[in-house]
Amino acid sequence: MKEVPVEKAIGMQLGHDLTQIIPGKFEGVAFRKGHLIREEDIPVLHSMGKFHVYVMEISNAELHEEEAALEIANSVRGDGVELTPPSQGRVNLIAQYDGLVMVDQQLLYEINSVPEVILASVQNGIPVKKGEIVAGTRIIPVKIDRKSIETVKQIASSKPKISITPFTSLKVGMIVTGTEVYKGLIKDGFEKKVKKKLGAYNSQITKRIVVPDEKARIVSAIQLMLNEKIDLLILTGGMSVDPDDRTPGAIREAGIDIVSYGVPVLPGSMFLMGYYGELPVMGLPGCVMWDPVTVFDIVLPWIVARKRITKSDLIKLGYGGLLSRKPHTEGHH
Ligand SMILES: Nc1nc2c(c(=O)[nH]1)N[C@H]1C(S)=C(S)[C@@H](COP(=O)(O)OP(=O)(O)OC[C@H]3O[C@@H](n4cnc5c(N)ncnc54)[C@H](O)[C@@H]3O)O[C@H]1N2
Ligand code: MOO
Repeated sequence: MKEVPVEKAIGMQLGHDLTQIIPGKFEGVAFRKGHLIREEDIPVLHSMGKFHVYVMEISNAELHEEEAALEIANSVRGDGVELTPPSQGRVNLIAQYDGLVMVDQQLLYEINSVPEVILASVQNGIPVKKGEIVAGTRIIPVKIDRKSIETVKQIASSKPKISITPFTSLKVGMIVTGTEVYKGLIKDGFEKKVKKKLGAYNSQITKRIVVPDEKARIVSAIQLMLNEKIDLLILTGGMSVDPDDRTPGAIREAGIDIVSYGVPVLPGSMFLMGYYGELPVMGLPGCVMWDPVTVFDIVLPWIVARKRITKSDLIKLGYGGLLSRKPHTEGHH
């Protein structure tokens, strides 16, 4: 550290915190260690009685914390993400629009393995709103070897960046299966629930068909739906092991490519995901109707963001896929 007159310190970094006391008004840190001294700071420093300061000497082989954080943030920033100016050494990555945030776990793991560098993000594949912070980064000391930041950039260059995929809106076809519903013995409980969840993403049910638990009837309802202008086809009920549960078989018979029947999410394990060409097809088990949060809430934003769902995406859901920690209450199934 080196002592310099404040006028000569512009562009240099403070070597220590500077406390300001204005009796009865303010007492605290006015300038933090590592602060990059700017011209407008000079009168403030003078008013604090500081005419000399200790500055940090940063060699060409090093970076100040603010520049370092900006460089890290820039190296991982993808579509739909903007940066905040550094504040106390931290730079945030902000969503520029509502959408699905994509974060590569391996990217974070490798960057956080670089000594003195931290990058913290939200979980991959969750819906975020415009203006929300999706990640934050900083270095631990006030300065760092440029080499470390070069390593970060190297890692980031070969990996998917942190990005936001914008939401679209969906026209949804819905096939409600269940002889009891078809016969009017009970009222359909799925429509209201699904409608509400779609509504949150500006999406709506444009066609709805109710069929009994008969495979042939379900198959022809699917065929009818495939001729509709829809962006998603949802089938409800008949997804488990009762002899009357015909839905997965009918979906298969209608020629839908099944990505997975069964997912490691509770509740929602009897969920089915498939595609007919580009058209996503979902089989929703009973719990979607009665449990507040299920696999449907996790997968729907992916569909609204028009992300093609793979088997591997679904397998990964198991980690964190236990959505309700309340012991199971009997009575609904
Ligand atoms: N022995 C097993 N039992 C259950 C299993 C299992 O694997 N083995 N899975 C459990 C899980 S998980 C769920 S979820 C439910 C299965 O739900 P399903 O999708 O098969 O639902 P259904 O059998 O068709 O109906 C269950 C229940 O809900 C009523 N229902 C169905 N659709 C409607 C509707 N549109 N509106 C109102 N009510 C509806 C239906 O009448 C039944 O009472 O099974 C667990 N059990
Ligand atoms: O498919 Mo069940 O839905 O886990 O409650």
